[in-house]
Amino acid sequence: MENVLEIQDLTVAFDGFKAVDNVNTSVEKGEIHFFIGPNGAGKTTLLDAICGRVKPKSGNILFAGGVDVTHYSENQIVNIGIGRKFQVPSVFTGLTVYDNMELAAVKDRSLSSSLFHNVTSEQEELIGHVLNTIGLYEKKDRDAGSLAHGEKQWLEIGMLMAQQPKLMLLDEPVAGMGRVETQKTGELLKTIAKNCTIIVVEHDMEFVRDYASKVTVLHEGMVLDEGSMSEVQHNQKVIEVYLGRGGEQDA
Ligand SMILES: Nc1ncnc2c1ncn2[C@@H]1O[C@H](COP(=O)(O)OP(=O)(O)OP(=O)(O)O)[C@@H](O)[C@H]1O
Repeated sequence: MENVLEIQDLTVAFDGFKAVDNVNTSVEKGEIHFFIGPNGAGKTTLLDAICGRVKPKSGNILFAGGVDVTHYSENQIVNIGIGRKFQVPSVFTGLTVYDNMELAAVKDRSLSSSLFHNVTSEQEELIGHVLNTIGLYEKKDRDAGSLAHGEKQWLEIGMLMAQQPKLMLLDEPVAGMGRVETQKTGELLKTIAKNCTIIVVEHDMEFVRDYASKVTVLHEGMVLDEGSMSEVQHNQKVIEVYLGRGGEQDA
């Protein structure tokens, strides 16, 4: 299988403290690849390094067969096809669902130019398709602020989809969701994964079990284990540092 991302000898340090410590891993095209591990394991920092929010001390992050994104700015990384969703939804609550989608779909992302930019028929079609996929087509004229928590998360995922990335990074997408919403999110990720590889940081182990194609367990900035969920959950060290210590709960 083709790798969409290769992380090589990656170290990210804050004032000498290694939050990510010599990590090596790869992400295969079309996978839903989860990063799990206890609080402070370095999961979010790893996402931050992939999307250019922090610069590593050493190592490489090769995207789509060779581009080392550690030399790129955050904007350049978005433009080559890596989209990032943060833990807290950051939709524009004063705008309608449709306007949020329109802002995301228009490539020039400065607010004023996007708002006054007429979307092309192609973009309109894409927005309609994404709204259907995330289940919000019927609510397209509602203020995004009036949506339920789960719906806001789906809208934000939809806004990422509208940018048509090759790789999507999601930080705790089901935090605060009930079981039904969580399940719907999992099904949505499966649909998205047909065209776009997904990396997810998550503490909800039931969700990971149901939807992960591969899991990387991080601990103290290092890779502790890697494989399918059924493989890693039987690793004694993983049980000791995470799964057996309430890792099943949302942290
Ligand atoms: N900007 C920063 N400055 C200093 N230390 C940081 C910074 N960002 C993260 N850290 C530290 O790096 C370590 C890893 O943090 P990170 O947020 O990546 O962990 P995590 O695995 O995502 O944890 P959680 O599950 O709690 O979100 C922690 O000890 C954290 O305090």
